[in-house]
Amino acid sequence: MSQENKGFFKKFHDTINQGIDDVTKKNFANLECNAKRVSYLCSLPVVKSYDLTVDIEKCQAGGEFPVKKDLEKAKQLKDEGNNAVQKGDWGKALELYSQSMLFMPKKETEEMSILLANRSAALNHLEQYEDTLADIRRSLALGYPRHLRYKVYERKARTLLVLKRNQEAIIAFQDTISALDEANKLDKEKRQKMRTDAKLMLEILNKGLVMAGNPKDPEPLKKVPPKPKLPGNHNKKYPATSESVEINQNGIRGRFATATRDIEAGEILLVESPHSGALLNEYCRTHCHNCYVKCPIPIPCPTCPNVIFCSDKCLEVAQKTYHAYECHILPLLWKSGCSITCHLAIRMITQNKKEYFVNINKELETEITGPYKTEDYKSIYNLVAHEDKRTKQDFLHRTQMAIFLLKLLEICGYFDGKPRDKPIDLSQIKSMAVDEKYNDDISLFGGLLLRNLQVLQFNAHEVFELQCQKPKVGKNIIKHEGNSVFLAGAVFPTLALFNHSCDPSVVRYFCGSKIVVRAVKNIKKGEEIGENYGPIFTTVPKEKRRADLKERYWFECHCIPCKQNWPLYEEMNEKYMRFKCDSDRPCPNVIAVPYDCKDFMVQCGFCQQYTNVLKGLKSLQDTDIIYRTGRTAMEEGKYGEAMKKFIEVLKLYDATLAPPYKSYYDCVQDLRRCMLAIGNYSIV
Ligand SMILES: C[S@@+](CC[C@H](N)C(=O)[O-])C[C@H]1O[C@@H](n2cnc3c(N)ncnc32)[C@H](O)[C@@H]1O
Repeated sequence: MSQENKGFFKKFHDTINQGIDDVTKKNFANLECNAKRVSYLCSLPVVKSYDLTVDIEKCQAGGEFPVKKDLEKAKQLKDEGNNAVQKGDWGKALELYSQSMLFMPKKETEEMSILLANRSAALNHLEQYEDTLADIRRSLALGYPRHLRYKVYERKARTLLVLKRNQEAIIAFQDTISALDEANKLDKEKRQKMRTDAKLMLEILNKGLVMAGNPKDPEPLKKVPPKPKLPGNHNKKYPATSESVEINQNGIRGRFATATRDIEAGEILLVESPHSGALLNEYCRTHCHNCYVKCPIPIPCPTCPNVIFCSDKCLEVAQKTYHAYECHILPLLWKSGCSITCHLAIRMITQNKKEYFVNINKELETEITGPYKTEDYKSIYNLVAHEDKRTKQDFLHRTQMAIFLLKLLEICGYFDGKPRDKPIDLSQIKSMAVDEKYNDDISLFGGLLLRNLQVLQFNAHEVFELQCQKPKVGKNIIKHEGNSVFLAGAVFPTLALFNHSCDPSVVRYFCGSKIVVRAVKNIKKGEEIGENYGPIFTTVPKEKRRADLKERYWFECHCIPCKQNWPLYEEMNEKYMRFKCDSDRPCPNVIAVPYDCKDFMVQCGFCQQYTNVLKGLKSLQDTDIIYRTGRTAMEEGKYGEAMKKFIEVLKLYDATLAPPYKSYYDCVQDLRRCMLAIGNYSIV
């Protein structure tokens, strides 16, 4: 998640590194807490004299992320949209009107209302009726010109008719007739014709309703994203998980998740909203800034030209919290070249008011006694940060990032509790160091930002979307063949307590911004529930896996495949079957039985008891057919059906055989693909 080599942050970083001598470095290395590290660096002449205005000026010069709305550009895009309408290209018109809205200045309410009305016409032609109504509602709320209102009321009435909401349609036709009185620019004849048509419609509708006994309108269709649910009860201390999961702890591995009972493949184990998340800037014009879903009908931020939302609700959440502060600093943050981790680190602050942190600061390091809440900053603050293993260079680098983020907090008005309502004014900003009048804030928020950066290094997750090509006409959507695309970074406090395994027992996918974790294997009571941080034993050799994990997450992996040297998928031996020892005493041994073995009973070399191989083989004889039925269902896009078959196969396998073997991992892999396919995906 790092890209600090691009943008001006690199210049700041180099300036500081070259500008501090060995004594200063030593003094810095001796500091024992994050707050002191940031305050100290902030007070150095090299930071105070770093002129940020040059960098800001470059950002304001335009380019990919403009700093303000642009009426000219908005009008030009609107004209292009109107041209697309002339050509009957309603899809293009929709796109162009949406782009135009992004650049329309907030004060141009009438222009915006016209754009919304125009977009509603495009949506109506594209048969997106609920969205048509939503844009008409927004257009009227913004004061769509009175002399034109007959148009949107009539469109509304006809849209409602398609949706069979006749009672509402009657009101809309009545509104059309009233609005025609104000349509002073409309040709007299046309006006008369529209009035007659609307009256006729009213007559027909009223008669129809009386004959049908005045039925109620159907409920509006709501676009609700699928709501994943935990089955049964949830864990009382960790409500994001099911009660089949508990969090344990030991001195070497820290906290990790285990099963409180036998868990079946397919069970949902965790559903969690992010404590914080931040969208990558390359998706700022295509995906919702708040929940990361794709937005074909965007609602732009009213004050900046860079972000869009999927709904009024997402816009409201963002505007009332983090985006109020971030609105005018986003171009600076994005053009700095800082990684998504930096954006997340500042988002963890901007989403709450200053008072929230001032109030909880003293108790941040005390134990969490009640339920572990996703929105509670304390649960994030206490995630693994490996502060004791950090080098002074690491601290210095991250402290520089914290200083830049701290400066952004000052610029956006966070310390004064007054969100900036205009683009950045250069005359107010000089140095990279925050003004000394904010010394208390430098210490508090500098310390928190530095902690956030450390925590996120080990605990952030990538939010991804599965993208698949539009299916050819007449073909099924084969969603499981999509590409996984990294959209955003996010931190999920409960999921962050799961340790890594090179043979993970879960798969994770997204429903909007919510993460869902599901068992992809049968897990025995007391067994660890392993997440995967990247390398998987079937595809990555042990030495490489361990080296990657050490470098990226700072631990030695001792999962079973690492400890027992399990082979890569390609190297799994297909001449033997790995029978579980069937002894009446529990025995952990695995007996390798050749496929051509003629014996009915084989002796375990560990407990000396005999295992009935024939009985085992009999129980497995249908697995091939069941697996193939599952594969066919999967290819046809019937994921629920396919999953049932794969789960059945895994049950049969687990009763007799012990992994690793190829057919087991084929089945796990297919189950995983089905789960991903029913999660978050979009068609490109
Ligand atoms: C996302 S956290 C996982 C939860 C963490 N154990 C805790 O106590 O909060 C990642 C950190 O957990 C530890 N960890 C994760 N998987 C591990 C494993 N398989 N063996 C040992 N430590 C592991 C490492 O310290 C790693 O940096």
